[in-house]
Amino acid sequence: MGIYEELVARGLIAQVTDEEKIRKLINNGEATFYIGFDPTADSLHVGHFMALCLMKRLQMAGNKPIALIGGGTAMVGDPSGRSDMRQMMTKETIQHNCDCFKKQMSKFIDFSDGKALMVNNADWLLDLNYIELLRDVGACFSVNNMLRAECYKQRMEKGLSFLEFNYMIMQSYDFYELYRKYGCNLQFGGDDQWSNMLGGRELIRRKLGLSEEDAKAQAMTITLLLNSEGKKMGKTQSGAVWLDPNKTSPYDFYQYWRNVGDADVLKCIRMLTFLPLEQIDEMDKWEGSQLNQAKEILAYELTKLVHGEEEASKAQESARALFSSGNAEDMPTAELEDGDFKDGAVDLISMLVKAELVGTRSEGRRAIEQGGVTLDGEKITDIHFTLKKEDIPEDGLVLKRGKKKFKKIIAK
Ligand SMILES: N[C@@H](Cc1ccc(O)cc1)C(=O)O
Repeated sequence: MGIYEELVARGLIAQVTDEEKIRKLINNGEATFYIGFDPTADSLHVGHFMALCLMKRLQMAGNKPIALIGGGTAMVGDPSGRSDMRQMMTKETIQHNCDCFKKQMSKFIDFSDGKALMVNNADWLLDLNYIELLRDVGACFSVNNMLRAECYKQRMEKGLSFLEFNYMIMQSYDFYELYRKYGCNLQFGGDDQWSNMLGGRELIRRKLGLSEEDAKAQAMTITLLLNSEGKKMGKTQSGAVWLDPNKTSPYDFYQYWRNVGDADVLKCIRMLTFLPLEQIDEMDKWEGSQLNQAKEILAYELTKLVHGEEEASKAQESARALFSSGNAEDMPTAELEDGDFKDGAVDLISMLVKAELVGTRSEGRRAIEQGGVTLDGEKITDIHFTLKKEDIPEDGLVLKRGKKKFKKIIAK
């Protein structure tokens, strides 16, 4: 089985430009491929992680990766698939985020000895001259086609600024630049990037004066990771699941995956881990309590990839300790009564006091601010966090303070 077939079997590929050409390229290790990451935050998240894993898989099959950091494109902001305009970021923020991305990426991908390249499109985009660019590449784009692009669909009614409309041109220019500089012949990215990637492929084709059949640059998109309810995975009530351990602790990261739904666990293992497919096919037959074992494998494997083996084992031990005490009959319980709810909701500090995990409200506030409080494995740092009565499941929620103190919270 070649790497292309493996990617298909793992359910990773959404769309491709020319299947036969891409199959040949990547199975023979002949691709120099790139993926771009706009530095929109100070940490990578689970979506980026999927892309980095794909980069690694292709690298392991002998292809050459280029990781592009979008220090230039982040100045514009990608409108693809978004319903509103992003807030414009300052140059300082973009620079800071670029530095964070670079550090994190080097942990996943081996950039030593030219095995992979890291580039920043600020190095060429920021120097472009408007009139020259218009003459050079502007003539290759049809506004009529651009307006029909899938990625702007959501914006045709709400409005699309001229700033954002230019994003596709910038990303297309990147592909052209990397093609010229490094012979980059394949771009991949999330499925929402399809139009931007086709823009680049078309630009290269036109600049080289080739027919559609002879196009040199290919594009391929990765399947979005959706749960069985069709919702994007990698998000919690309090936001994204980050790869930076200071933003999402290894324990919380572990718990996120330990708690995926029964219907999603095998799909996640297939798409996200490097376990061999034969082993995963075996697990496909698992059911009942074996699914919990599968969830542990998923959580452990991913935590190991992101935070290392030691952190993964630690997270697994803490989770097991909590789980076994959670299962035992003698799990300490705190019952909330009607009087504890104001307008149908209870605040986190009151819960901590009621559960006797803290002595006073101010101790509760401090514990939350210091990041020591979790609710069902999810860290909560907002002292104003409240929970509606109907959101407390019948079998309760585990409220935890620090490593060792916890209680099951039940609503009467
Ligand atoms: N537009 C991509 C990032 C990107 C930036 C520049 C590129 O050349 C390619 C991709 C995203 O938002 O995810």
